[in-house]
Amino acid sequence: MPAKLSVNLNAIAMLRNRRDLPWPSVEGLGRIALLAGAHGLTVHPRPDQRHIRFTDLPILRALIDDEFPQAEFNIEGYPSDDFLGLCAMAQPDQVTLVPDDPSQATSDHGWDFRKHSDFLADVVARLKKGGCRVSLFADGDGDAEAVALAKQTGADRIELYTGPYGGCYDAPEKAAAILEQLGATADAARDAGLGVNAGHDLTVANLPVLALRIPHLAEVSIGHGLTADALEYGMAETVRRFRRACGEKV
Ligand SMILES: CC(=O)[C@@H](O)[C@H](O)COP(=O)(O)O
Ligand SMILES: NCC(=O)COP(=O)(O)O
Repeated sequence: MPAKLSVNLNAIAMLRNRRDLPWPSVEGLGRIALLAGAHGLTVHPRPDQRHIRFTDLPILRALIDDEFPQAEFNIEGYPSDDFLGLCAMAQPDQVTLVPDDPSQATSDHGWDFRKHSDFLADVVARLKKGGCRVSLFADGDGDAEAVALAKQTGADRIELYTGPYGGCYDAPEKAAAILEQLGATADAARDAGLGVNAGHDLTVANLPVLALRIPHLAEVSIGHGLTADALEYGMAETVRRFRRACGEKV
């Protein structure tokens, strides 16, 4: 089965937050994504609300419930008390726990399962009691022992951190080596009984090879590259619309 696409709306929210205006609309772009067949929406609210605002969460939950009941809402973040409170309020279908420090510009590593397994086991139990699937952000370094520890926390899935793979867009040999490590981690997860998601810096260029190496990939969450493409492929029509608005016959 093909991997399901969950569209990450963080980049849209970041653009919206440049002004005190309601566009681009996080809800509106989320609706367009789901109408186009995306299987879900992902948000990664950070404590400073620099892109997704906490007030976005109930709106996106309602969008899915009211118009796209088959779709899933995935919330990602570090499991602080505030974050867990947001999850209790927004009732996501999946929570992806990420070991982010609030000062990080973006997510750049997975959990250290040797160090944090007790903490994660508590959080996973709490979230699962609330009825959602739990996924843990994991380095794709082929460490099967770490994957086994991830399984022991009670989590349902891991999400492979694909940033280093995405960063090799101009170094195919390096990308191939990283892909092999990601594949080995995904195989270990499958063998341990964990589902496998993936995300960070995935693009239409690097995704097909990843999906080929990991045929059991359940879900990919994509924001930055997808938003870049949406701008590029939507730019020509948008310029025509604005030329018309200027009075040109286009
Ligand atoms: C966990 C992960 O890789 C993504 O959630 C990523 O952190 C997206 O967030 P930004 O778009 O804010 O970088
Ligand atoms: N979980 C990864 C994600 O949601 C999107 O990351 P990116 O495509 O914005 O790098």
